[in-house]
Amino acid sequence: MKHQIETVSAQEILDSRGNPTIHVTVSLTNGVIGQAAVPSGASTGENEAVELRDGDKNRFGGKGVLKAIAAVEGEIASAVAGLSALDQAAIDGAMIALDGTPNKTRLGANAILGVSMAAARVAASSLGLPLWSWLGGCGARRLPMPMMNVINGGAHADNGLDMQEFMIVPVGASSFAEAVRFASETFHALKALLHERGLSVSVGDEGGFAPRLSGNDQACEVIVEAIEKAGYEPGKDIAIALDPAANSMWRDGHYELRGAKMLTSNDMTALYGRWIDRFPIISIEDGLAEHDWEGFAAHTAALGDRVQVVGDDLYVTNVQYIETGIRRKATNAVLIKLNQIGTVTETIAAVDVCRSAGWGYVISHRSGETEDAFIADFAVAMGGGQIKAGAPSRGERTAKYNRLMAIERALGDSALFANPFASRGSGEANSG
Ligand SMILES: O=C(O)[C@@H](CO)OP(=O)(O)O
Ligand SMILES: [Mg+2]
Repeated sequence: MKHQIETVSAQEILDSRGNPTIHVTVSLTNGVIGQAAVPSGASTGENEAVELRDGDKNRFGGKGVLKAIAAVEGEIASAVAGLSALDQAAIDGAMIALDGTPNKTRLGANAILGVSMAAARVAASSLGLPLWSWLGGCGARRLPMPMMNVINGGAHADNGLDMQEFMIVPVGASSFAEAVRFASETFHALKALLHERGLSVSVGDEGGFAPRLSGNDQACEVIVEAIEKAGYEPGKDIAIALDPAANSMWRDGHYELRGAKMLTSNDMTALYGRWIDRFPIISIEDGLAEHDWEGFAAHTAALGDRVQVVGDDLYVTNVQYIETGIRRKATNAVLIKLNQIGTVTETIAAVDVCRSAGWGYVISHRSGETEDAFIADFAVAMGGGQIKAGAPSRGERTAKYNRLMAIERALGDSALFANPFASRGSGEANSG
């Protein structure tokens, strides 16, 4: 068999928060190698697949990943050796069976995902194909609309903002490269505005600014000003997307916002409704907490025609929860993160469920990232037309955007860049 896996090895590297994570190398008997690095979240959903950490306080404060590495080089390597790298489902299935737990707690989702991603890479290389083309087939040609996080709060910064992510979405751009330029110019205009106001331009975990604003709505206000200052029209050229990550505000059935404000889920939905009236918001992710299924159904009934309602912690990229969400009309879109579920095959299955329901899906980074741009290729391969990968600054985020620009260039005239929100009335559809 020409593409047969021979060895699997792993090493500890650092992620963008300075914490250890796992880097995996898979080599084939034909001498081809593939590598991948695994990201790590901070605001995690309760049902995410489990990251295996050593717990040895004398190394990296307990966060080392030597146990995960031992799992990769021991049990996992033996289980996948001899399999064809082209059979992703067999490789992932073998690891799931070997782990034997529902949440990959025994071997670690970080160990399993590292091998899964490296296997996809080595398969592509062995075939002489770019990763997006191997995973997406010859029909893959759509570049995703980026959601770029320019103001960080919540668990990603210590500036007191309740809400985690305030993102810009260059809906009026006619190509991915132009979208990056729109966003970069707006990012710098925002920096200048914050600086003029004596606010901090230091950044949070995803590279967005982390100013001490007096309220969450002020983040939207200053972003609108930055869009205008950069010479763009809010809503038409550049819109706003939010990830409040409301799990972090959830206390005993209520949402606690700064100033000891306790809101019900209906209050939260009403608050977002007022913001949608005031600001060009097109997408809200995790506007409510993961246990608030009833709240989500009401939230989507109230706002779902006006904005994309995305579930992240609610679904953790798990087909079982996404199917529940579809039945309960909890949202109308899903955030997709490979390490929430732990294999490439299961992530593709989650995307398939979204597709068959006619739901949107957004391929996403984690707040702790590496230079690995796997999700850039993955977003093109999945064809859903949306990615969120942080600010248009800092290497671990720009690695994804730069890779997407390279893919767009490689696709040449075949590249398609369309505004996924056009049917909701924001911006015009573009192609070319
Ligand atoms: O909530 C999120 O969507 C993510 C990524 O932006 O954050 P984290 O990786 O910390 O879960
Ligand atoms: Mg989120």
